[in-house]
Amino acid sequence: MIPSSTQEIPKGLAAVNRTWMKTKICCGSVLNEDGEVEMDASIMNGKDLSAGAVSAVRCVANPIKVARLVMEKTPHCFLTDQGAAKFAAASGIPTIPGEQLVTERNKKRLENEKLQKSDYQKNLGTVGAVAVDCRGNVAYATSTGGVVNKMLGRVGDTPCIGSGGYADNDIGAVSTTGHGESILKVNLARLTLFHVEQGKTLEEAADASLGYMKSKVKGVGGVILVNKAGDWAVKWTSTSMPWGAAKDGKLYSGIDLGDTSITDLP
Ligand SMILES: NC(=O)C[C@H](N)C(=O)O
Repeated sequence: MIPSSTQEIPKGLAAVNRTWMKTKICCGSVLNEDGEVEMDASIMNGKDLSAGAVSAVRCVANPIKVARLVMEKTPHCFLTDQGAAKFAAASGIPTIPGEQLVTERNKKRLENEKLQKSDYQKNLGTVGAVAVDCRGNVAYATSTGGVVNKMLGRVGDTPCIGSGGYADNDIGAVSTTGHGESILKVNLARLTLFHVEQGKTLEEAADASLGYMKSKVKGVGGVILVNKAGDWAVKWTSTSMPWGAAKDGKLYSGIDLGDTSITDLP
């Protein structure tokens, strides 16, 4: 399942845009106050709670790959900035020029944000996934450039296990998107799973945790979640959230409330 608040993805994505996904490399991230890309990512395996995360990563195409290597190849859970960069290079992850991640569209968004002409909810850019395999193992991965015009060195929720996502085979897996500072304050991913542990359905749990975040800190966002039985839910309180889900030969997708479309998987 894939949620994304990235505006790089054209409307109609998930189901309809598998072609787009095949043909267009979705590249770039939102820019920080210096016009540069700094990315955060995290990943977790619900089988044994192994987890890996990176923050303030520059000059790599896919920070989630570095997060996965942190999980698989180090005794740690979280590397940041220069340490993450050194580890990525030593692990064979190619370094690319930072400018390659800067798109015209994101330059414009930064310009607008600096002029205070932008819509906050359109200034986010995150991709997340949750999955369950045939043995009931669940996992999540979340990756982001954060928020437009963020301070240099700002770390959001995405790389923080329990906020940007969580996975535990006994409960389920969650990936989150939205206002990072709000998500951090309520540990949105783990909070959602707490509600599942208390007996709520996935949808009820998502509503409860997103509702709590809105009422406590006025934060908006979205969550996608699965459990080991293969049930899934997608919920958001932001204006829209492009998402897609594949199950039993069907592809479900949507962006705005109430616009779910269902097609056959090839
Ligand atoms: N689009 C997003 O989800 C942004 C991310 N949660 C952050 O604040 O860094």
